[in-house]
Amino acid sequence: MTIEIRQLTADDSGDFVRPIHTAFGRPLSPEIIERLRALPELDLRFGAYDQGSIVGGAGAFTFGMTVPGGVSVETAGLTGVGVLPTHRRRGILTQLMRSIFEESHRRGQVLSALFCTEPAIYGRYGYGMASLGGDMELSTHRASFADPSLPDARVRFVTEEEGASLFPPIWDRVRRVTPGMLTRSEIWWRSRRLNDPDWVRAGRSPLARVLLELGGRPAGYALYRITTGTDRYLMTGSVDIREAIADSVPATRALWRYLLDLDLVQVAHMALMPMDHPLFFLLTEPRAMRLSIHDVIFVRLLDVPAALSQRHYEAGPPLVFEVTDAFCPWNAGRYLLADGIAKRTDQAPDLSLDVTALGSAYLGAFRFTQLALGGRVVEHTPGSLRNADIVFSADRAPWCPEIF
Ligand SMILES: CC(=O)SCCNC(=O)CCNC(=O)[C@H](O)C(C)(C)COP(=O)(O)OP(=O)(O)OC[C@H]1O[C@@H](n2cnc3c(N)ncnc32)[C@H](O)[C@@H]1OP(=O)(O)O
Repeated sequence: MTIEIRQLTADDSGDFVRPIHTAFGRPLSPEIIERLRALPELDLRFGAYDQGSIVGGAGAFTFGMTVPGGVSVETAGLTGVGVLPTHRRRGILTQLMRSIFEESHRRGQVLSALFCTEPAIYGRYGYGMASLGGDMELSTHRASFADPSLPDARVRFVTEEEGASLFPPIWDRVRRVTPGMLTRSEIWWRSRRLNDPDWVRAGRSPLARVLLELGGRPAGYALYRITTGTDRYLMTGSVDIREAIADSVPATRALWRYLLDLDLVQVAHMALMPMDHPLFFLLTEPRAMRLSIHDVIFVRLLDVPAALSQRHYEAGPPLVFEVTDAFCPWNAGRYLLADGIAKRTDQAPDLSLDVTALGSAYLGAFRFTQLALGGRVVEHTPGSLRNADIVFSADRAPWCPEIF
């Protein structure tokens, strides 16, 4: 069997998504193909062909991802990975990953990130678990706030059109200070967040779009769906909060009070909440969130010194890292991190680790001490684990609120 790997264009979007849609058992409609074709972020697509027929696909969105310190680093967001069950375990994904990394590296992208179906797939390609998140199931009867006073806020429903102009500036204010958050084009906003055609709604309730204003200024927004239900005439509705973003502490309190006070709702669901979400301290009973924690985003440094040199570090002594990288051998070697810049060096290493562990530390979610406890980092110079923890610490937990 000879497999041909081809770089595809937007016009090949139908081919590109066929393998992943087959894996998920999802029908592929002309609307889905057109939506993918039009997304400017989706600018890298590869297909694997057997005798002219598509049997595998993988691509990448180009995003800016905020890293600690607030720089937005150009990132290849891996997506659409699928190989038909008729062709699995013959190395097709590995060929596709090589093509994607070579092209991303050629374009000067220093990071790649992904959400995955199964984490076991991606370690071999150098991705490390880079954030944790929680899925909430909060009984709104238990959602009292420690401080019940509320700012004088106004919440109003807005149209899709208004949302497209009012929500992105709020998102951008929060994105700039939150590691893991991604840039969005106008088309992304419209086709992936704000619109609500029947085929996206898929039998669920309509999407509510609300704007929160403080002192007449847009300060927060939420996207949610309500599901009502009854059990022997008792109302058992729920709210599924798709996105709730606010740009200050008062705006956060007011937005969450609104969402948790909705009538006919007993339970509030939200996925992918960051580990430092303000609700932990807004609520009198944080355990009522009944958060189930899981790995969220995975990060791969495509260019180790360039990626390391783009994030911010706290003050600390210089550190030498010895990095292994079986899949992208151009990264392997020793790096001196000093004054926020990483350069190749011959000095003896303070710490040794694989590029996957560096991906886990990069956004600040995991400390080197924790990685060492899990056997992912070796300390050669006593005290260097602790120094690395201090130097890599970040103010905010990484948060990527949307699966791509
Ligand atoms: C970012 C995203 O898009 S996430 C979506 C990922 N896609 C899916 O989960 C869809 C369903 N699965 C598939 O389509 C395929 O099974 C894929 C894409 C996961 C793997 O494709 P394949 O062509 O079979 O992978 P390939 O043959 O290149 O495997 C390479 C290695 O990964 C291993 N591997 C592949 N899939 C898995 C898996 N699901 N779990 C664990 N290991 C795996 C293989 O055993 C092989 O290991 P080896 O190098 O030690 O021999």
